[in-house]
Amino acid sequence: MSEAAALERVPIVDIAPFLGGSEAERRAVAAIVDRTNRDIGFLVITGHGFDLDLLSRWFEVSRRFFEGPGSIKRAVMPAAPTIHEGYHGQGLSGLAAKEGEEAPPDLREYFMIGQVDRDDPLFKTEAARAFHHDNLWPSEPEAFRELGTAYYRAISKLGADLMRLFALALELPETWFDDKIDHHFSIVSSIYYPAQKTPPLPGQLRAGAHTDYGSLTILAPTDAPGGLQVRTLAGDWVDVPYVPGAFVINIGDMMQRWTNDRWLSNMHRVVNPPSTVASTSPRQSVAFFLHPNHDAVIECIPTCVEPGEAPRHAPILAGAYMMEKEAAIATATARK
Ligand SMILES: O=C(O)CCC(=O)C(=O)O
Ligand SMILES: [Fe+2]
Repeated sequence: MSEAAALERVPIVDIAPFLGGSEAERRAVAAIVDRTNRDIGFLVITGHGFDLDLLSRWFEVSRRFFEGPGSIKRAVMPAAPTIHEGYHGQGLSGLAAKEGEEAPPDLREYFMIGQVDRDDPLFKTEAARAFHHDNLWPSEPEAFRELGTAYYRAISKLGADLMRLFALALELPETWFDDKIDHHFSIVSSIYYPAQKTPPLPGQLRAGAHTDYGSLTILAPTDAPGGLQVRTLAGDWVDVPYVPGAFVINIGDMMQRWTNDRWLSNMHRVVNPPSTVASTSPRQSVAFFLHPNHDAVIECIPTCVEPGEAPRHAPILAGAYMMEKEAAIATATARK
């Protein structure tokens, strides 16, 4: 942890000076990002230049899908539980199972989209196939596929910009991550938290406490009761502020490992709405989980270890790391 007291809330950072400012302005944003990622692992970004009209249309078409016929949703369920692409109804076990906790099912459903541009031969190798499945698209609403595809492309671009900001924050050449994310296996997850007509079970949340796995997550939240909370280093749960038009950025386990634990992949959860409004308060969010190339080596970044010190973690391929994590959850879930 840094010498100063650790952050107790999630900061709001305008990244416009990074995207279009002078060298000094860009470095100033990078310094804030380094501090934030060390202390709390979450930040809210404004000034990102993302097409907010696209975001609101994607929210709208997603809502119509989730509130639409169950038969349409079931028709796009993945063929195996290990496949991300497609519709996931309320599961048997919550996200907190990732942390080895007893976890009643999270009160949510979601639709996942994998890489939409897979013409490059790099996506067609034997090894790549395990991480890239065909996307499944529902027969309605009509614009779902078009908007989901457009959202995936646009948010991937912002993800690449943020990886450059991260590189700068880690005193690396700005393009350091570029060739590690040029055939990434990222996922867009459009998430729907239904209104709660019956009270949750004891310990049941909209999303149980967990960390994300990838390098970074870009979350578009909505302003509905029952939202996102993050755990401070002091152990308190604090609300992630909702700022209209802003994204929430957090780092995942791979980035923590890449940075030799300099940055924190932090625990977060989505709480239930207050019981007085629960029966009329659905919530939506859209997450983009930036998973690097499946064959990117996640090994201690040279600027993250003191000369003469040994890195804390052995090198591992991003894809193998993800498989390990997912196998661990499958085992934890099967034990229940
Ligand atoms: O919906 C949210 O606000 C957060 C969701 C989340 O943390 C996740 O899906 O990993
Ligand atoms: Fe998460």
